[in-house]
Amino acid sequence: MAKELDGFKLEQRHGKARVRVGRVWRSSDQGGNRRHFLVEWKVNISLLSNCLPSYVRDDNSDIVATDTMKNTVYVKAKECQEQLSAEEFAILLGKHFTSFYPQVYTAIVKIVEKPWERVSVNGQPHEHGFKLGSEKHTAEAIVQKSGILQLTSGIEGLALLKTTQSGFEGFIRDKYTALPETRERMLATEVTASWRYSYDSVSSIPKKPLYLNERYLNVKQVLAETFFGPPKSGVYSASVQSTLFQMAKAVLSRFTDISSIQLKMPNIHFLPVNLSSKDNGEIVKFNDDVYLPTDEPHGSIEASLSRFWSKM
Ligand SMILES: O=c1[nH]c(=O)c2[nH]c(=O)[nH]c2[nH]1
Repeated sequence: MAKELDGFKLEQRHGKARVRVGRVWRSSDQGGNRRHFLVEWKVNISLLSNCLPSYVRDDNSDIVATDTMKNTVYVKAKECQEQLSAEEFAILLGKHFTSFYPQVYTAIVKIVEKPWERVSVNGQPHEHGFKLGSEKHTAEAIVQKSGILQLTSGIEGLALLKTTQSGFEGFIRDKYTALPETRERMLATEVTASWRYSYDSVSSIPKKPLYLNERYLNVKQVLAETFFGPPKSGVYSASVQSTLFQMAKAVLSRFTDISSIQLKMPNIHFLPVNLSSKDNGEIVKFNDDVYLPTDEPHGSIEASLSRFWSKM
């Protein structure tokens, strides 16, 4: 909410960034298994609150200290007796800040989960051993005092590559164009995705435990499968743009509780290697085999797709 002050407009928020927390849950069953479950989260909290006197009158009496916000993350993590998703923890914190403090009208809580994965030893899942995977699960909950919720989940750093079934033809050619047309190239990207759920209140989210973790895994699978196509034949990509659109459409078609999705897909180039020297002529002639991988510069392609009746 913007406030007019002496002819100026002030918009403000305050919070705590990069609060890191690890939480372990221990289970034991009749069979003597003592399996541990672990999450590591980086939490960003931002509160929209009525605390103007702190800005204009040196009066901090309406300020929730950011140090208190940090402590709250640890207290709430301790209070969660059952494993929960990053989305659920973000909502839980958002609900806490907006209901506990009269001054706070909106809480924006973002979480990035570190991809710790259970290891297998001799083909058997380890009870308490984890290794770091690659892509990260992200979640953002914007919670209003009224209970209205905006919930977004995402993936960061999903690196995908295929060695064929990709081309790029028919683009504008002019006096600045050097790129040859091709129907045979590598396609590599690092997908950043975020999708908005249509749940608009805390109470409308399905109660099934870890439902949103399952959703995250399903969306990731649909994105990857659409990128690659069937295992034997693959699927031809006419451009990153076209593949991005197919991936976004597949997610919206498959999951009716997702109202929009944004995808960022850099085109990470693998350049053909051709080498020749003045004396010896051709040293290496490219035959879809030796590449120079580069990430600078890279193409940057991003789009979002939403349903016509989306609330976004
Ligand atoms: O899939 C692509 N999209 C582009 O927009 C583009 N531009 C370019 O140089 N190569 C590619 N590839």
